[in-house]
Amino acid sequence: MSPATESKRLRIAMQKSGRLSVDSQALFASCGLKINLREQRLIAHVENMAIDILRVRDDDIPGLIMDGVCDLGIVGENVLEEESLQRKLDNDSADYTILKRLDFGSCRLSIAVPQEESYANSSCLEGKTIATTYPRLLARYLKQQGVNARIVTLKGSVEVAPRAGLADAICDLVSTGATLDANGLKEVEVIYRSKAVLIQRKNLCDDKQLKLINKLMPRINGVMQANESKYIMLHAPRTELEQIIALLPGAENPTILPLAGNDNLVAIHVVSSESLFWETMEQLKALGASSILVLPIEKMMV
Ligand SMILES: Nc1ncnc2c1ncn2[C@@H]1O[C@H](COP(=O)(O)OP(=O)(O)OP(=O)(O)O)[C@@H](O)[C@H]1O
Ligand SMILES: O=P(O)(O)OC[C@H]1O[C@H](OP(=O)(O)OP(=O)(O)O)[C@H](O)[C@@H]1O
Ligand SMILES: [Mg+2]
Repeated sequence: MSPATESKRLRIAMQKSGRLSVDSQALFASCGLKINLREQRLIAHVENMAIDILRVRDDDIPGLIMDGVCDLGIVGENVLEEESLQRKLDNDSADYTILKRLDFGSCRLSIAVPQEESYANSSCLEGKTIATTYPRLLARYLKQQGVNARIVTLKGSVEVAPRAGLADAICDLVSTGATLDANGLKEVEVIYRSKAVLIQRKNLCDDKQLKLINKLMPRINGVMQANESKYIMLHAPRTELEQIIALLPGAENPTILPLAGNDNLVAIHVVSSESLFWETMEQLKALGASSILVLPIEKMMV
């Protein structure tokens, strides 16, 4: 294949290994991409589409998009925003378009202090030293709050900084809070909420590549919609139909089918925008519903 043809392949950057890699890979697979992934390979060919997947450190993804090296990328908003702020300070290009906010990589960037410390509000951080991997996001927050604090930038293991005497507080990513707990810290301020996002480089104008993106986007939307939806089936007494339908989330147009050999019951099928809570299932049962099934949906195109 000539280099010119090769350059038309769409280049997508994803995290090689870490919190976003499994979900990113699963999303591509659900969208029908057959990726030839071999553990050590940094560039993986998609067999059935003109796409190459670049597997890199997540920190490098915003830069690869902003410099036009890759066309699409999946990265946490926290890393994206930090890189944007840094590049704006350095007068470097920081252009990109967010195509989709994804349904994974949900976390928050928070300030935490030792558990035994009393903390009332952000003014308690005045004059303190705060360790973080996100100095620009932290500096922006401190400026907004009118707080003067010293920022120490660490690449990792931020949570040990207070115990190691490196800092009074930290600013790091939190999801369940287990890591903070394990390190004797408590979350006191949430400064940024993040999810994984699909981003595109600016000025992408190759026709084939744009067509490919236009093909991928409905698939991504379909996968995400399917993840959020459930297919609900149940049998219901005809006499209680109205009440039962009212209990089903998002059941404006349910399918109602007769049951062979039973005039008292009907089958209800509905695609619901959310799952059914156990409490709702118990209420349905109390109204005479039976054979209640809640099924996952793999793909959707509406
Ligand atoms: N506990 C968490 N729960 C959910 N998402 C998270 C969590 N921690 C981080 N993330 C999201 O996943 C991204 C990648 O996190 P990860 O810890 O894998 O990064 P990393 O150690 O910097 O990896 P890399 O080796 O690629 O640089 C984060 O930037 C954030 O957007
Ligand atoms: O609130 P929690 O659920 O405990 O999650 C928070 C931790 O998760 C991330 O690290 P990760 O486990 O990805 O490891 P890393 O520090 O090596 O990136 C993040 O940097 C925190 O340390
Ligand atoms: Mg990283």
